[in-house]
Amino acid sequence: MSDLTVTDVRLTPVLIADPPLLNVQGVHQPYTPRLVVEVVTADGVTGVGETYGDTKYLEPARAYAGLLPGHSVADLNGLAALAQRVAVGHARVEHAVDAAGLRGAQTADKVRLSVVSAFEVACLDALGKAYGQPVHALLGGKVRDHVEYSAYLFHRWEEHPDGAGERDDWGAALDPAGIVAQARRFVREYGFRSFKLKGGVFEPDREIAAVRALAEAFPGQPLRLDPNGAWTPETSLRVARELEGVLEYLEDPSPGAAAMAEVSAGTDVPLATNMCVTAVPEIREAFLTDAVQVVLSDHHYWGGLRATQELAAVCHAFGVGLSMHSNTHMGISLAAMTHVAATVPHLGHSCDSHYPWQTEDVITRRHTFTGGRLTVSDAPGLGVELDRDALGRLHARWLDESYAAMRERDDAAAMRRARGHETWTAPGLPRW
Ligand SMILES: O=C([O-])C(=O)C[C@H](O)[C@@H](O)C(=O)[O-]
Ligand SMILES: [Mg+2]
Repeated sequence: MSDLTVTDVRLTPVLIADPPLLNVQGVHQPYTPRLVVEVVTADGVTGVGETYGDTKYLEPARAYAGLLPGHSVADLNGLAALAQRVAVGHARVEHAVDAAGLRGAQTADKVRLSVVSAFEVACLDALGKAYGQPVHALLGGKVRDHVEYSAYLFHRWEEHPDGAGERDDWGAALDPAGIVAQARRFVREYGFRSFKLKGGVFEPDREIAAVRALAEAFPGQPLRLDPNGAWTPETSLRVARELEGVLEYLEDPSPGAAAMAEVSAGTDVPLATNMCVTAVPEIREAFLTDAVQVVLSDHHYWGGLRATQELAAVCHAFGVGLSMHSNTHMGISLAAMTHVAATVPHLGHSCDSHYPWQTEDVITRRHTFTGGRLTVSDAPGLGVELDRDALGRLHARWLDESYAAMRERDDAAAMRRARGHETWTAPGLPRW
């Protein structure tokens, strides 16, 4: 029997390249902070996890890391309780809206759950390696061998202002033709069979036109539009009328459960969310008012993979569909997402992933999408291996003072750095 006691915890904040992808808040900055968590057991088994790297997560993660030694990686139920002993800088979170993720009002508990999520994944990875079992087996076993993902389309600039960051060859996409061209490349290179367009960037008619152009280019294939709460219920209903029969679902057209319920009452287009159902206390109102028909789970929000399974069960009980949300992330999180998605029986929609936009990673072998799907790994743990050189390089960037402004993700600040947008502030929602 191996000794599963945690004897060491390593936290490594990194900055990873991110293209100039546009959203309602602004634009992705050239580099985004992520945090890599390693837990080491008495027997020398190391498990890895990944979460947000901004200071408001990093500080409680450091405190949490101090509490973990002596804890068994098998005591997964004890992880959330441990988090209650961690202080979260209230000034940083209460009533503030997350500058990047748009996950509704921030609370200390949401921050704690995002921290715990990485430690839970790291514990599961270590436990799986110690037992010789894949993470999906520890979660009860996979119900599918492949997990389907959708192409995550963004309006974007060709490059960051003043040539900052890493260049790529995707080119600009600022109109329907550009979005269709981007989608075609996603299909060519990854085989995706469904598409999500990040909206809330341009006035609604321009985004309706982009969705129509996608429908024409990819007849019968599932399409989603997500303006991150940029529209009033009235605008949302107009868009829903125009795109009825075209959209698989409309994601967070209006901000908050009450506005979503108002939209939902006036349309048959299913509404999805990763903004108004992001933590347990938010479920009741949204489900009882039929505000949403699909929840985008996200283990970084809910506190880990087992909490994601619990969310899936609640959604099933209420007849609410399940999909999966993603934010800028690396391969550790994609592995975790794939393991949990493999275990959820009622996953009726392909999952989101930003991963194709992320060219930098800390794992030795990047995940490859085939036919828009990832094969579920049966290797022990998550089935990924840390690339220590890459981790060191991306951490060195994080340490480098000339990148200090990137240590907090702030899409509005990134927008202000662009010519012509110097006075930009993230618009109040709804915007249109
Ligand atoms: O589905 C979503 O709402 C997201 O992925 C939120 C993200 O912050 C996305 O808007 C982004 O990264 O620009
Ligand atoms: Mg969304």
